[in-house]
Amino acid sequence: MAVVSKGLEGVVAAETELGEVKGQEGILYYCGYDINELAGHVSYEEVVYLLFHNRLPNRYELDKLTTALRAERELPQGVIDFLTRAPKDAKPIDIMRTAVSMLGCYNVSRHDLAMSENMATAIRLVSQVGVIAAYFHRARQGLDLPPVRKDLSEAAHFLYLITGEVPSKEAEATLDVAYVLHAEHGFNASTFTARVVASTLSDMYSAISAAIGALKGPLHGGANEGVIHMLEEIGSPDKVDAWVEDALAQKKKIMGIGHRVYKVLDPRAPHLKTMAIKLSNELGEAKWIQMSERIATIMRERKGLNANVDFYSATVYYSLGIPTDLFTPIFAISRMSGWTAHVLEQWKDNRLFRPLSEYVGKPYGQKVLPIDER
Ligand SMILES: CC(=O)SCCNC(=O)CCNC(=O)[C@H](O)C(C)(C)COP(=O)(O)OP(=O)(O)OC[C@H]1O[C@@H](n2cnc3c(N)ncnc32)[C@H](O)[C@@H]1OP(=O)(O)O
Ligand SMILES: O=C([O-])CC(=O)C(=O)O
Repeated sequence: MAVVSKGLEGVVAAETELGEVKGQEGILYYCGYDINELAGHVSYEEVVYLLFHNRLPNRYELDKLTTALRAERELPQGVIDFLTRAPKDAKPIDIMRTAVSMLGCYNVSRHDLAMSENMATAIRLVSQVGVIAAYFHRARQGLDLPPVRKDLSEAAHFLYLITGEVPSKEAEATLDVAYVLHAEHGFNASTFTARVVASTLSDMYSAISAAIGALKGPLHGGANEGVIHMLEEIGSPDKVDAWVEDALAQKKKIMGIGHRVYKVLDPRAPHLKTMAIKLSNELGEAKWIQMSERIATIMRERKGLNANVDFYSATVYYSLGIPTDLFTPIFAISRMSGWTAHVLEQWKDNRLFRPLSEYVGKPYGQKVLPIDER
């Protein structure tokens, strides 16, 4: 019998220069930089550069990347038509997955193009994915689609498109830090999905559409939406203990808690928690953070499990006034930089991913009976 690693736990599937998740210590590095060194100190655009070039940019390089990102914001008319005609009750993450796939019909992407051309595709994806989510959000409300602007950062531009107003510096900075924190995380399920697709020498749009599909699941990026649904269902801080007890008795998963790799606190969670506390107090809605804190304490004490990145990001986005079904799309907007960087890395030194499985089905040698005798 072969040794089966269910869920590929503990399996090292390839090398990467991008992210390193130190699960026992609770440390996360992007290209050698501790996440605590990056969060609040560099912009999301600087992180995009870091992931694409394996070093932080100087001012000239950053300006060049920023200009390139802003120049690519306009979507093909066919994609805009799709966003305006799509069912208004569709999930934004499904719309995003479909629209990214459509982008692949307007642009050529191939593994064997020059690195600069594939990087241009990656930049286009990073630039356009936020516009896709925001335009659909406006279209489903029957609102106009304002032309894209070139004078706003990635974070500010997304907030501008969904609200129609240039955000405050504080809102922009909050979302920017959230983008920095979500950009990269090693061989998580969605990134691994992207790399598996890329390893067949398929194109970048196919790899990224598949990654979005993987991120959507509630065990992965979909958990941030699950956190708000849970908090809304609980309703008030005095009901947390009984609700969690009941959920655990029913063997339900508590959203935003636990992690395959981190055995201690996810290092991204304290940054999001600090922002969540500040924003929810400012809003006069401290109950969300009070409920979250109590859930985290119970889960730590009862199960030895800690909050992950999705736990407090939910309250951050909620406090920014962002609708719950845009939370996972926001994760995708940020992770687009990590996904595309991984596709580029995969193509630099490709080998097809093809693990084995242990056959546990019917005995070999089954005979085919004529259909009327089965
Ligand atoms: C960005 C991200 O993707 S971060 C993760 C986001 N996902 C979530 O927040 C969803 C909730 N969390 C989970 O489902 C899990 O912790 C995962 C999927 C993240 C990690 O899962 P795994 O490492 O595969 O752990 P697994 O699901 O096998 O759980 C191991 C044990 O811990 C328990 N457990 C793990 N997470 C939780 C949780 N959130 N709530 C309750 N119990 C949990 C399981 O019930 C199981 O208990 P058992 O051994 O008594 O059956
Ligand atoms: O690494 C994982 O398994 C999930 C995660 O935290 C992420 O993708 O950010």
